[in-house]
Amino acid sequence: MNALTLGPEGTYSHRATQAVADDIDFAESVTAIVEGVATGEYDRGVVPIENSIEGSVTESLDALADQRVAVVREVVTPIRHSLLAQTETFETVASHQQALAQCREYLNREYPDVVTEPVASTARGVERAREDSSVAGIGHPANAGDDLRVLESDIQDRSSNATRFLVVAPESERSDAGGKTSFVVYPNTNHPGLLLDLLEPFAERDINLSRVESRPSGERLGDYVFHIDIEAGLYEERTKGAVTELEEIANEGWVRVLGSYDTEHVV
Ligand SMILES: O=C(O)C(=O)C[C@]1(C(=O)O)C=C[C@@H](O)C=C1
Repeated sequence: MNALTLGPEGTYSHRATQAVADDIDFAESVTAIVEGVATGEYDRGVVPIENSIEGSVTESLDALADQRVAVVREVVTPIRHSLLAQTETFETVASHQQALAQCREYLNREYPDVVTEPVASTARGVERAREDSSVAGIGHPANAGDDLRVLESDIQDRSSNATRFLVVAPESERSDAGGKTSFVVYPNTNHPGLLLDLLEPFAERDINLSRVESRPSGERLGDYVFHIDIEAGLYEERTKGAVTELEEIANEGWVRVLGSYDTEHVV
């Protein structure tokens, strides 16, 4: 099985993907990863979806709403960042926007004068540090190799820092089995109580929601696509009933059922 994830080698996405496939290729953006699976080029794609400190990875949410794929597994992994550089004197810290944000308090406290440089991934930031002694990278300490020093470990602002990744597969592999299910809903209408209406089918059947997120639809200001995750599988009668009701409520738009899946914790 081949899989596509965020590169270059050494990203947290790469580490999560090792739990899923042996044959791993890299892309520069999560949109390209989801596209690689939707077009049939790859069997699996692994994208970060949510972090415990910084929240949603919005590019991943949008790619899931725009492309036709299934979600077949989620991988949750602790994120423990290190500061990697050639020397202790650097002017710039390069890393993924999410990683910079997860270490915001640390950077403000310890390096108030350095410039932060968002790059495509943590491993890309570490590459920048390898090429340029005035740059430090934030990433997994295993990326240090022989030419970079780990200046400090565990620099994330909370020790409980963790990221949730979704494993995407071709739409034909959508499964009804699993303890969680994800939906993307575009109601294409707006009235008082709309969100309440969308959530009631779950509440009435005693189905717990694990996440609700709204993203702009891009159609017009104030118009949203909703990402809903529930703690129930599509194989359950109560879930089937809730989906039918959801589809009725959103009948001017669409409901995309991404599938049911289980969670794996990877360290
Ligand atoms: O840059 C990486 O190493 C990634 O895999 C991306 C990513 C993210 O987008 O959230 C993954 C985990 C961490 O939260 C930081 C960055």
